[in-house]
Amino acid sequence: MSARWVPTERLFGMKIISAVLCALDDKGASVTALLYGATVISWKSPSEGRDDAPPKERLFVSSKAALDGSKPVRGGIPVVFPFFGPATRPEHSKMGQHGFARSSQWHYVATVLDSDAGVSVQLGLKPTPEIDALYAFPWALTYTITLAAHQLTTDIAVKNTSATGGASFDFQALLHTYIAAHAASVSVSPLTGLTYIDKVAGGGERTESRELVDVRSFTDSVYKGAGGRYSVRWEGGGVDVRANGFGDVVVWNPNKEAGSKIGDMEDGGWDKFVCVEPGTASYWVTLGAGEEWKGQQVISAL
Ligand SMILES: O=P(O)(O)OC[C@H]1O[C@@H](O)[C@H](O)[C@@H](O)[C@@H]1O
Repeated sequence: MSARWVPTERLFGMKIISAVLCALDDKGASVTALLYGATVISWKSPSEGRDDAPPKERLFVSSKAALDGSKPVRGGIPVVFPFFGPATRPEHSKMGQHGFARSSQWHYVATVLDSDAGVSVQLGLKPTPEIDALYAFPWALTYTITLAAHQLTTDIAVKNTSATGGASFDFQALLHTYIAAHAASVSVSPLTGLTYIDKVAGGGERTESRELVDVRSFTDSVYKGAGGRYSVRWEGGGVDVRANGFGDVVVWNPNKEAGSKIGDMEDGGWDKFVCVEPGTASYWVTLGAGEEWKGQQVISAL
């Protein structure tokens, strides 16, 4: 068990900015997160009940992803805040898609757990003059990354830091998790019966009739009122995802159709992942003065 810094080391053959590495040395599990965007860029874990087998990388990161803080990472777990997708409200109009959290430099707060059961580190982000120029609200973010033998948990807390009587604000938050998977055989369930926004078809709403949702064609679906427990399976592997506090889940895979137009997506990268993204994507959370909101994702390696 340990949490340690890996400043400007080379990972994936690329020079990265400050990162924090947590490892459960005796179990072979590890997680690496950049301070840039608080982006988890690697999670290695043995399969449950297979501790004798070597740990596997569970997240996809494009070999063309920038890991030097010049742009959001194409892969891992980018943190989306204060809005999902392109800006639709005037107060977000100065920011790029998915907001500033994934492209800001966070700071290390504390190691809140370091035991045989797991390692947990907390990162924080607060307003800076640069962010204030884009988004002037009294917000603060805390992101907690917890590694256990077969599990990765990421918790996001959004706080309204204004005193009683101060301003409230609306936000959306989402964990844009790129699960390393054999996309051609991926299924995500249970989503049957849920209403989803089909962004590929222009944003109309549909009802999901499939028991197992695949991503064999370009998929960009926002499932509303999702249950918070998802089985993600593919030939030879799978993960279980539990989400708390997030009322939606987005399933995204650009396929060749859209993936080949993404500059930092490696060729064929779309065959290697499925994004399952717990979030508040179709609705806004309003946070009054002094209030706090929390969202959590727990991913178990099978
Ligand atoms: O290219 P970005 O900004 O990282 O976004 C990737 C995708 O993120 C998904 O969450 C969205 O639903 C998609 O519409 C979007 O294309």
